[in-house]
Amino acid sequence: MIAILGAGKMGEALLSGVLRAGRRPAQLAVTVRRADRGALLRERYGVTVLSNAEAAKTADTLVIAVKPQDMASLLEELNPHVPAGRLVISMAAGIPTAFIEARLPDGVPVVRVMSNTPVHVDEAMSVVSAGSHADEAHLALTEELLSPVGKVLRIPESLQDGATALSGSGPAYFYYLVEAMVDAGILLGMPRAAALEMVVQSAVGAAVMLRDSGEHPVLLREAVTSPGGTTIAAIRELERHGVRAAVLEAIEAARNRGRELAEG
Ligand SMILES: NC(=O)C1=CN([C@@H]2O[C@H](COP(=O)(O)OP(=O)(O)OC[C@H]3O[C@@H](n4cnc5c(N)ncnc54)[C@H](O)[C@@H]3O)[C@@H](O)[C@H]2O)C=CC1
Ligand SMILES: O=C(O)[C@@H]1CCC=N1
Repeated sequence: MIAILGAGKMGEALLSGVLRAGRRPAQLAVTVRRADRGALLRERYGVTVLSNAEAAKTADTLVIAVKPQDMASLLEELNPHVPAGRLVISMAAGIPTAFIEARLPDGVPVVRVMSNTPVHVDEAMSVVSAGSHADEAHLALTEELLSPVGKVLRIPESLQDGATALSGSGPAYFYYLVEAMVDAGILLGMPRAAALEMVVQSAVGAAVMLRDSGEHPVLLREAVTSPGGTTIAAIRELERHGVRAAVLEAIEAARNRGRELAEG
């Protein structure tokens, strides 16, 4: 049995993804802080709602999906109940595997994962790293769990905070750009709904070309940018306003914030 501890936004998204992928509700359990949340998940997905202690005792795999700030207290609660042989998968930003290992019985294998919200549409990017007691089999089990909801990549744990900044938060940056582009459409006098449709379909088209054409993004952008044309006029303004430098600094700031999260 797989138990998702702290089934909030990410936990529920993963739960619904693994059910879509064909796992039976009887193989899944969740833990929650509020009873009404548990009732909703039970009704919506037919899964079992357990206490954290019950989940630790009965599930083979514990997927921890609480906020980083709630990690220490959850691990303290789990510690007396986690028998040897349980696999612990953490989805929390910024929490090193060593933080988890230090708060659980000796030798418990821990795999750290950073996924993102496109789990909802089976297009997640999940990156995984093994802690000091996790081996190939534990990584393979984690990949088996996550691959139905998107791509999975193994990375060294030293890159996890960077991946959190890049792909964990990544969808937010694209939504932010979409918002700004829709505002530009409003500025140019377009109805909001039409502007949104134009921008979203441009984003979808660009994303599919990025994924499927095999072309480098620079070549794809060059193909849009006609000599003396409209696109280069826009690019000049983006460069003048330092958008590329802002992106570099923003993502570095997200990485640095990730490093602070384990401090509480
Ligand atoms: N939202 C996002 O885009 C992403 C979030 N993450 C990570 O996923 C984790 C969860 O994030 P969200 O789902 O956004 O947060 P959330 O707040 O929606 O979900 C966390 C859930 O854990 C529950 N909880 C807290 N302490 C608990 C306890 N002791 N026992 C049982 N349940 C408990 C809360 O009631 C809440 O429902 C975080 O660690 C975050 O860093 C990772 C990638 C993307
Ligand atoms: O903002 C956050 O802390 C989480 C981690 C990655 C995406 N959302």
